Amino acid sequence: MKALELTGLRKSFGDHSVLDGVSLTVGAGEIVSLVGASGSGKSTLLSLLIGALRPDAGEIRYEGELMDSSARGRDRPFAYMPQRDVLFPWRRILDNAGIGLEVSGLSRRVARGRAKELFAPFGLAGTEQRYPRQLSGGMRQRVSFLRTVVQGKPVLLLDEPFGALDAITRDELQRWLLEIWGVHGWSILLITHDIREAVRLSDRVLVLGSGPGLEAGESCNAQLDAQGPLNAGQRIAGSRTSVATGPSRIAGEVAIPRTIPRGTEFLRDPRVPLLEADLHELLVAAAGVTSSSAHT
Ligand SMILES: Nc1ncnc2c1ncn2[C@@H]1O[C@H](COP(=O)(O)OP(=O)(O)OP(=O)(O)O)[C@@H](O)[C@H]1O
Repeated sequence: MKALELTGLRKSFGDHSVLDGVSLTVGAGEIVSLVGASGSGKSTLLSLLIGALRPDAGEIRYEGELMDSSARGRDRPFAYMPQRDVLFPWRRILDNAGIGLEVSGLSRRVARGRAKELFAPFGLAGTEQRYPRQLSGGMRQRVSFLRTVVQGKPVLLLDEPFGALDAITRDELQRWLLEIWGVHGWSILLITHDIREAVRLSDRVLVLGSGPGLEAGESCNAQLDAQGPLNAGQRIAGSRTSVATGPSRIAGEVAIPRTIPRGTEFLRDPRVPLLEADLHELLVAAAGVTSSSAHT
């Protein structure tokens, strides 16, 4: 079952074509990351999904149902977490956490009650009456995440949720995200600039860029032996992208074997650096930069 299905999305700003035929899917309960060079259109794609922008062409479907392009974001089954922590400094943490529910029409009391239920499982118990400035960056991101998921939407759109955090906090939050995702099972489309984060968190990583694109459903390493280390010859068979500049679409895909441990042992798995190298090559090619180390 496809939770999210985008087909042939196009978007231009004036005569600047940014997205040209972006097609992708996110399966139910799947985490799919989207990587791409700065300016390749990742945030634009999320804006189309949440209804902040209208596509020039293409379709957005949830569980097969076509999203009306005039529907407002709050009427769609997608919850969006922006790049920056946008907590209101004058609101207490509990009120910040419930604000999405208030905007959707619930009273502040009901919104607070719903949000409060998630404070303990999200490791935020005791912070309810504090102000954002009294929390660490990692804790504020947890609050932003709580505010996103408390809306009860089945698909989460996360725009570089951990980009501004130091490496140790990011590592902690990645593990935390995987734990709570294991409980809740959201379908997630995650934008990140961090290749390691993409490999660690995702079932599949998609590369947005101006390469020629893959056939629908084709995966660079779909033939990987999920148990064993990667065979260099297999790694990116069929994944070479020609170098091109211009509007973006999905220029490559790397499937991440679920047998890779996601916890503290993640970095010790010999497949991880190989997957990162594959992704790096795809990213470089899709960005229109020649990669001297590309496989033949
Ligand atoms: N509202 C807008 N009006 C005109 N141009 C825009 C608008 N929004 C985005 N763009 C342009 O679209 C292109 C893609 O921008 P976008 O922010 O989607 O890229 P991105 O991949 O998210 O970049 P980054 O990784 O740096 O956040 C850029 O050239 C940007 O200048």
